[in-house]
Amino acid sequence: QLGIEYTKEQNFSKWYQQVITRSEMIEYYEISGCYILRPLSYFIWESIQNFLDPRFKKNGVSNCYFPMFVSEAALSKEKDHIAGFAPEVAWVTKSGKTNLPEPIAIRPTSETIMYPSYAKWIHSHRDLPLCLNQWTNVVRWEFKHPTPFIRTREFLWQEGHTAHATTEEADVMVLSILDYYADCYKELLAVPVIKGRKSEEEKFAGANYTTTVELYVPSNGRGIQGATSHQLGQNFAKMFDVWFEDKAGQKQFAWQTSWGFSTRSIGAMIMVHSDDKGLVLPPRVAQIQVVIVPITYKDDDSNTILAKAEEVYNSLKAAGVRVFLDDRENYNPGFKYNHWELRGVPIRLELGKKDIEKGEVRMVRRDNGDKAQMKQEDLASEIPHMLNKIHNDMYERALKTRDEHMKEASTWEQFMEALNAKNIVQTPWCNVQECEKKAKDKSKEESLKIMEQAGEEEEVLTGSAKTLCLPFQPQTPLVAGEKCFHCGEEAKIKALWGRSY
Ligand SMILES: O=C1CCCN[C@@H]1CCCn1cnc2ccccc2c1=O
Repeated sequence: QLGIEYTKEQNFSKWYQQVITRSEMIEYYEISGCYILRPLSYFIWESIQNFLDPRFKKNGVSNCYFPMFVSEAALSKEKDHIAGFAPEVAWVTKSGKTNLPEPIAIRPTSETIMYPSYAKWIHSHRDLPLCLNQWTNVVRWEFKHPTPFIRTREFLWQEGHTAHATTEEADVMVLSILDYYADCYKELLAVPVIKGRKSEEEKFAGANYTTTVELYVPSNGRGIQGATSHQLGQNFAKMFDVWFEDKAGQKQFAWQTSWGFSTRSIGAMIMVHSDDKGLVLPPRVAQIQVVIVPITYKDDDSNTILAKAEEVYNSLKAAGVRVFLDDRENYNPGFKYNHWELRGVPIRLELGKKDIEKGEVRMVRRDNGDKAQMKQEDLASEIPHMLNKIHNDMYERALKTRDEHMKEASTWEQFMEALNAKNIVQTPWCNVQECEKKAKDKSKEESLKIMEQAGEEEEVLTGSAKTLCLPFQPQTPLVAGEKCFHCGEEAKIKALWGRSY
């Protein structure tokens, strides 16, 4: 029973690896970049599915399942979006000892798998909107250093793909899905996000525009893309001949969207909330929300204590709380405290002789360590409220930390200073793609210099800064006449920049 041997502050990547393995969320696997999702983390994925799926359905989306294989011809139909991704595509070339006549790709995403059928199914405006989603795994053979949940060669996600008669309808769909994603992070994972649009440089090449929810990781000051929702315009419709006859009998290309939310969200949630004692789970995704630890010693009357513990267990279970009674005899209370703290259980209830005599239990919060004596008869009503309070406090703390590390800069010097102090930075920006490319390169050079001087032992993932998004609600609005922080041209918009995963 080993605790966490690294601190989040001193060695973030080793700390993260130990938290996810010693809490029994992840097991390592023989194929690099692939990991086993054990029950504790799979429960979180199921909670995310149970949050998002009803919302998709309420929005007129139906679930379906398309094959995971796609021919080279179909995959390269959308040439320019594939171009950048081609090295990541995994191919099946043999069955047994026999070579396949044609190599078959394993889906990295399903546009090219689904849209030939969209073309077959859509002929009239009456066939629209067509709104399908699938909960699947996808494979992308990444070469960058893998990180469980965050960057893996196989991951779970949902991918929604809709077709509409008008661009306005597609816009509404894109933003309603983005709101579900933001709600999921806030209401389920207690993680604050920034909603915005991706720059031309960062958006999905096949889209007219990409919207995103961006998160902040305090430990290394990096941004993480939390989920994306794309307005594809008619780009894929023209490629895959997805057209319909409109009310006037005119042939029109459909307006499409696609959107995805993946198991990366679980890694981001761990990075934001967990601490040096291990996992800290937001109550709504904790498989065990309350653990009861009876404190019995040889001499005293442990039967009374265990009987009372059973009562508390039953009253919480009846109140719909996910509760566990740890009545293992072969471990002492202290061992059990560490065991459940490591696994992120939001509330521990300690039940000793004195507590019984006073009709109380000792309640201990995992997120902030607060302790309180509670009346046993109040538990069934108080604990659900306490779980909600824990959720809200976790969210507020993460929001405060994020806002403390979201700075503004109007010059390159201010920008780099803020960036190197583990901040994300909002700036007036010219919104020119070339300018972003140059700022990316320049920030990389400057951080390489710093790294050489500092001799960082922590491998810096990439030193370059890029736009995380163009926030829908920037911290402060653009002031007329403001100049781009990097190139000095007329600023057109506020951009949020950061180093990222
Ligand atoms: O984000 C989403 C949301 C879900 C549906 N797909 C879109 C766009 C995926 C962009 N993408 C991302 N990696 C890839 C990797 C290999 C081949 C193709 C791709 C690729 O098209």
